[in-house]
Amino acid sequence: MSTHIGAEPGDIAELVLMPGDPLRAKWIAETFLEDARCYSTVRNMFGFTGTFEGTRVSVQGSGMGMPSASIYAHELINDYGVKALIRVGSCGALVESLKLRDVVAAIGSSTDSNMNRARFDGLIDYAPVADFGLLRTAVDVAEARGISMRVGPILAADAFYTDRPDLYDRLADYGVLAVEMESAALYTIAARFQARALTLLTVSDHIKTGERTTAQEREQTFSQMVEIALKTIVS
Ligand SMILES: O=P(O)(O)O[C@H]1O[C@H](CO)[C@@H](O)[C@H]1O
Ligand SMILES: O=c1cc[nH]c(=O)[nH]1
Repeated sequence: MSTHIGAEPGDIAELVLMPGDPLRAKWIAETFLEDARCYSTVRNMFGFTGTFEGTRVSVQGSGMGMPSASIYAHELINDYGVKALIRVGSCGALVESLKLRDVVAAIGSSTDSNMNRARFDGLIDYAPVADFGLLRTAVDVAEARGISMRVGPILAADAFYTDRPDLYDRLADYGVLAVEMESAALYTIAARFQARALTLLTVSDHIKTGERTTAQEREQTFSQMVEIALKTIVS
């Protein structure tokens, strides 16, 4: 096993879906994968491997925030040979044109995290971006299924509860669609270790209107996003 994942070599597929919520990982495995088997319960951060349309796929919870997601992305790639990761998360909409339950594909991720500033000695504002091939496939898959998916930049924030909502408005002025808490780290680590990564999100709450989904919905719905992610990662 690696430090935080209780799997043997070969237990984890090269293709991984990565929700923050470990119970969403369980729901995805039980709902969408054939012959799903749980390979790790360490810290209750569940991981499962099964097949989707005949291809081995794993689903691994990553926890909330970039320090946690970084650990899982790093170990999946470096200790288990994972080649492609699609985050399937929830997000808060920053723009009025997005509605609750809309699906978003993150082309790039701004962040207020200090992790990349430390990585580049504070000298470079590194721009974490999605893998172009995965993004292009996801767009094609969504179109073929008649699912409207917004593609654009997002914010990966360290804090869920912000003291600076004015900055969300300013980011929206610059085209930033939504806020979540992991994508910048996922894109950076995938780039660093030559893996492919994409972040797909479902709008779980709306920063402008105050509308929100329930915890149960965030765990067990969002099927359209998961279907796009699975079809994309096996293509
Ligand atoms: O639903 P998940 O994938 O956890 O994603 C979002 O939800 C959590 C906050 O509620 C953060 O992890 C954020 O990125
Ligand atoms: O990080 C997140 C996730 C969902 N909704 C938010 O407002 N922020």
